[in-house]
Amino acid sequence: MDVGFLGLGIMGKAMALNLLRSGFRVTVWNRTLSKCQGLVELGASMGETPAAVVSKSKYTIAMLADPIAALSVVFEKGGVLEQICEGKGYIDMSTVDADTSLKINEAITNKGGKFLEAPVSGSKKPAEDGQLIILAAGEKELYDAAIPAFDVLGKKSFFLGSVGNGANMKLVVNMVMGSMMNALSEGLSLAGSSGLSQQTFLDILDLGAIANPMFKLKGPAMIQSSYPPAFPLKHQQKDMRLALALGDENAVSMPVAAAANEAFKKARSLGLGDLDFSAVHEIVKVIGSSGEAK
Ligand SMILES: NC(=O)C1=CN([C@@H]2O[C@H](COP(=O)(O)OP(=O)(O)OC[C@H]3O[C@@H](n4cnc5c(N)ncnc54)[C@H](OP(=O)(O)O)[C@@H]3O)[C@@H](O)[C@H]2O)C=CC1
Ligand SMILES: O=CC(=O)O
Repeated sequence: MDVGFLGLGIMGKAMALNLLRSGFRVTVWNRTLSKCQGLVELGASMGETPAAVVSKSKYTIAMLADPIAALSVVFEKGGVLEQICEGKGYIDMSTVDADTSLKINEAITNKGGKFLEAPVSGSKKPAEDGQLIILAAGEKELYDAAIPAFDVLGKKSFFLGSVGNGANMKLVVNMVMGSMMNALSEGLSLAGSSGLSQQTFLDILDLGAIANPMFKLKGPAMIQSSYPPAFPLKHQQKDMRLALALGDENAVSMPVAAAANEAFKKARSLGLGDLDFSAVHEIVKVIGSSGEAK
């Protein structure tokens, strides 16, 4: 099957590679075109623009940074809209808000194409291992057609109904994740400041009711102040911002998420946006010691 892939960042590169390895004929595009080279060497074709990719592909998948990127790849010169038409599908797997997704849906369907939003839960390693959780919504026919690709990319896919539900579900999930990361950071800092072993604290967490893969994976690296980017902090802050906007719309009070968002914003302002989102720990450490990092 011919599949297009737009956006070869941390996630997109791993996902496009899995499709290629599984026998899909993949045409790739990335804003920084040089990043296509590695996949081209492994057998992918390259399109010079998103439109060129869509013209060659029955289905085109996008995995882009944020709403600005998702909109620009569709609407700008050389964008998806120039070539999308009846018989073609566009699947946006980026994490964006429902409004962004609805705008893209309207434009694609006005041209006769089919649209599916399909953000994913799971980070760099699940993307590499084809173990993502796919939160799809939109055109059911396109969802059914995309199942062979989703089976390569993920361990489970959900069809959540109309466009917007996938985006919103992803934001709710990541809002919880961002708050939990802040709680873990505070716990590590409090344990350390109280003279307790941070590793023993993690071991105890891991045996109890609040054990989870994220604490287990990120905790030991956080103790070492090591934050190689799997899920960039700037994207987690974007997700908190969009989730808080969803809370505003629905008059849902979310003081915990709002505080977490402030910590991620502070981390961004200190230049930590390209590190892993666990780098928010640096902020908690600073706050915890009255200005002096411990
Ligand atoms: N990393 C993770 O663990 C997860 C990420 N996500 C979500 O997936 C999406 C991608 O994440 P990730 O791969 O980590 O992000 P990266 O920052 O690694 O990659 C972002 C991609 O978006 C492209 N891009 C950025 N701005 C624009 C623009 N204005 N126009 C066109 N392309 C643009 C980048 O191109 P260029 O190379 O030229 O900069 C790059 O291909 C995000 O929405 C993120 O929230 C979801 C689940 C997990
Ligand atoms: O969006 C990030 C993730 O880990 O899921």
